[in-house]
Formats: sequence, structure tokens, C-alpha cells
Amino acid sequence: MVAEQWTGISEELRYEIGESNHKNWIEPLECLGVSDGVVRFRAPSRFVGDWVKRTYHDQIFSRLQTIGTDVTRMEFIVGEPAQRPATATATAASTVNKSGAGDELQGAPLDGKYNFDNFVVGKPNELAHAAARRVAEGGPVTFNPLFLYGGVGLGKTHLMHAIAWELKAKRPDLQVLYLSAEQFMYRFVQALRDREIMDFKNLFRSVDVLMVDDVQFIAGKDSTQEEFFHTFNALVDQNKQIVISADRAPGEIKDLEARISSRMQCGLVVDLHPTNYELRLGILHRKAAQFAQSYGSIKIDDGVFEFLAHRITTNVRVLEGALQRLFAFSSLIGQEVSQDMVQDCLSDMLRSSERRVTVEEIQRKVAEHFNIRLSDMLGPKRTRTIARPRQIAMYLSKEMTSRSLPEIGRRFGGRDHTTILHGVRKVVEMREQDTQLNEDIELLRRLLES
Ligand SMILES: Nc1ncnc2c1ncn2[C@@H]1O[C@H](COP(=O)(O)OP(=O)(O)OP(=O)(O)O)[C@@H](O)[C@H]1O
Repeated sequence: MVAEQWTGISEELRYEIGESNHKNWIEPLECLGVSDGVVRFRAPSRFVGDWVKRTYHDQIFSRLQTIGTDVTRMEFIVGEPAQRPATATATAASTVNKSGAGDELQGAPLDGKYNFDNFVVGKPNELAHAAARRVAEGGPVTFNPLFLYGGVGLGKTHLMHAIAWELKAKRPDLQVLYLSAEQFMYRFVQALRDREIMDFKNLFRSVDVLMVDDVQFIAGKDSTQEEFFHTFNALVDQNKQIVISADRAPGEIKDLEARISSRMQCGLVVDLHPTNYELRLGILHRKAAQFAQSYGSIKIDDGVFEFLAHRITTNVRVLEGALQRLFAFSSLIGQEVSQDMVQDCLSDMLRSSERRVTVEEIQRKVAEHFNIRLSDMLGPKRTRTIARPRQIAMYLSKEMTSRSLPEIGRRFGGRDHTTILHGVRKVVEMREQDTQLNEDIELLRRLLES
């Protein structure tokens, strides 16, 4: 099969399996051709080859068949592809198995764009960024583990990659291993199957820095959790740095064993808060500079960035996708990005970002969270256990909906707008001192936005 055909298939897969999966698994492959019904690829490690075979076999085969290539099997040989794409990825760590079999402890590929220079810092992520920077210095371990958490697309993976890149540059002597919790599980299952569990343990315990992304994935997977716990303890005992990310705080991950969750809280737990307008604007400018490198410089009308930062509020990935689409469209038709183009080109994204939470949804979610009855939330009771959640719901209604204070008052059992204002102010005040309350509010906000 000629290389161009594989490039086409690879591009189609990018859309089907998503940018990040594509980058991790498909991009590192080099197609060597087809003969006697066998399609051969060069893959950077056996691990990548096995994963592709297990996960993307059907998608790859059906595409090969569509272009008339008759294949019955795929084979992988291990080695670095002769040519790497422009956005070449690098692996975080590799080390040789003590058995001498040459089995590699391969991390997930790192995205070259996810570095500290490209990470925009604002109020919502400044603490997470500072903690990541500290770990990336590679000095003595100060907090172990560093646990980064936050909602979808807020920059956890970006920060993890940035730490890994920085460590590789500053401390090339360290074995830094970055992988997703899913890959950890896959390696573990593979080791069990191949009766190589001792090798697995030795390999994982020999790294200097272990970084595991999306750790919520192992919740409820008992033996993987168990093994993760032992790996974790062994590394902490040797004073090796661990960095973990998840979509929520350790204590909130359902089905995560209590001992693991409490171990994870021993270090520094930091939250990436939802972005604010200024941060989104900063990110848009930074991404535009990045896109200009691939699409060439494109003129963007005044107000377009502000409009996007204002309208697409939930997820930086979506914001970035919107900008990329505008760049692609503009370079195709050779016109500058105008407000009209934004409306035409992004109508679907703008429509879906129009979904607004309602006061009623907020009341329901808050009542559920604090385990009180909805009727009490709306009723007259003034005990603290009821009044506090009620004020939180008032605060969230003011923050997350466009309802006026009198409108919110009406939805809270016909209360006066001054009562709502008092409730909102009270919560603003309490947020300054009460970290638990802050965490509750951020969690509720995330749940409501998802
Ligand atoms: N502060 C930031 N500065 C620059 N880019 C950012 C920032 N935050 C997020 N991004 C970009 O948003 C996209 C999504 O980020 P990332 O994949 O790190 O999110 P995540 O929190 O790991 O999401 P998920 O929960 O889906 O794993 C990436 O392209 C990343 O570069």
C-alpha cells in the first residue's frame, strides 16, 4: 500500500477516534506496506503495536478494504519510524527490562505543543501551574503526590506533558514515565497474562517520576487499583515523585478504594477551576499565534476573540476547536475571519454553547448534594443545614443563569430580591475563608455544566 493511502486513512481515523488518541496511537505508526494479505507497520514499541491491534483493528481493516486492499492480518515491527510527522511526538521514558529481553517501559507519547510556554496562566489555574512548575524543576520532592484535578478540557494533560518535557530537558538523568491510567491497566493485564508480573513491578518501580493521567479510570477495577496502590507506595517510599490527574478530587472519585484516595491526599491536591473570560481570551490569542505557524498569518476582525471568549465558556478544547475551524475555513477560501464567518462557520458550536442551566436544575442538584428535600430548599425553614445550601443555590443561580434577582427570588418560593442578594453576598464572603465550601461549589458547578 502506498504511503499516501495510509496518510488518507490516518487522517480519517483522526476524525473518528479524536485528536488525542490519534496522536498517541496512529501518528507514531509507519506503514511499511501490504504483502500476502498482511499489512505491516513500524511502531515505536511492542506496547503501541499491541494496543493498536486490540483497539483499532476493525477501523483500520475496514478502511483498507474500502480502498480495495485485501488484508487478513496486521503485523508490527518495533523501531523508530524513518520519517516523523511535523508534530512529532516523543516518548517520555524507556528503560530496559532487567531480564534483558529488551521489553520497553514505554510511556504515552508527549505532545510537543503542550509545554509551559504555551500554557496560559490566569486566576483559575495559577496554583496548579505553580505546583506543576515546582515539580518540573526536578529538585527535592516537596509534595508527593501532586494531584491535579478539574473538569473536562481545562488543561490537566497539557500541564502533565509540560512537566515531563521540562524534566526531560533539565534532568535528562531522570527516568520520567507519563502514561494514562488506562495504559497502566493494560500493561498490568498484559503482564498478568504473560506471567511477567515481577518484571512489571520492577519496571514500574525503577522510574524516578511517575505521571498517571485520568486516574479515575482505575476506580472500581480492583486488581489494577491494588497494583497501583503498591506501585504508588513503593515509589513514595523511595522518595520518587508522583504526579496524578483526575476529573475530580480524590475523595470524590466513586469506587476508588479509600486507602488509595487517602494516600493521594497526602501530597498537594490542586484544582484547575473553570476558566474565566480573561483566561479564555488569553488562550485564544496564544492558540491563534500557534495556528498561524501552520496556516500562515490570517487577519481576524476586531471583536471575534472577545465574542468567542464570551460565548464558548465550558471547555478550552471546544474553544480551540472553534478557532482552528475558523483558521482552516479562512485559509481555504482566502478571506479574513469576520463576525459573519464566525456565525456561518460555528453555528453548531454556538448553538450548543447556548445551553444554559436553569434555576430549577441548580436547586435540584444542590438539594441532592447536601441531602435535603427540594421542598425545604424552597420553603421557610431557616436552620443552618437548610439555609446554607439554599444560599449556595441562590449564589449559583446568580452566577450561572441570566435571571435577575427578583426572578430568582420568585423561583425560591417567592422570596424578595434583597433576600437573594443577601444570600449571594454571604456565599461570596464565606468562599474567602472556607475551602470546603469552595470545593463544594466548584464541584456543583462542574456537575451542572457537564
Ligand atoms: N491554560 C491553558 N493554556 C493553553 N492551552 C490550554 C489551557 N488549558 C487548556 N488548554 C488547551 O485545551 C486543550 C484541552 O486541554 P487538556 O487535554 O490538557 O485538558 P484535560 O483537562 O486533560 O481534559 P480531559 O479531562 O478531557 O482529559 C488542549 O489543547 C490544551 O492545550
